[in-house]
Amino acid sequence: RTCVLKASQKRRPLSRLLEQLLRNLEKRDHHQFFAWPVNDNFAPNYSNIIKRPMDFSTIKQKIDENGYKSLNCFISDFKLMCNNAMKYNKPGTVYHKAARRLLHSGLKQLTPQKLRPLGDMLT
Ligand SMILES: COc1ccc(Br)cc1-c1nc(N)nc2[nH]cnc12
Repeated sequence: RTCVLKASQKRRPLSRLLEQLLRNLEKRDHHQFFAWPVNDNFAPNYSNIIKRPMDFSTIKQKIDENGYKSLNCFISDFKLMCNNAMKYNKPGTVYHKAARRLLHSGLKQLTPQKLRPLGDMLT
């Protein structure tokens, strides 16, 4: 009888790490502002102002497609997502404040100190 690994164990170590980090970041988005792409109907002229839109669902899809070659590429997309919101929305708005908070609290989870224990799993 062939031993069928659980789906999660078949995933590449990097994908498993990124999925775990993504879950950790998503739970900090209390208002779900970052769960889905920003829609121009909600945010007038968004696609003209923001050249590279990014959101958690797009990051998730990229993980599933092994689109991230490194942790740094994943972190860049997370920063891009937050910076887009701080570019399009004026300081003082709920979206600008949510993005700034998410960026800072999220990056604290992505420091070498926090990642080293997880990194050992990768080697
Ligand atoms: C998906 O975006 C939203 C969803 C629901 C609601 Br309410 C607002 C947004 C949203 N609105 C604006 N102006 N800027 C953003 N940056 C990231 N999210 C947003």
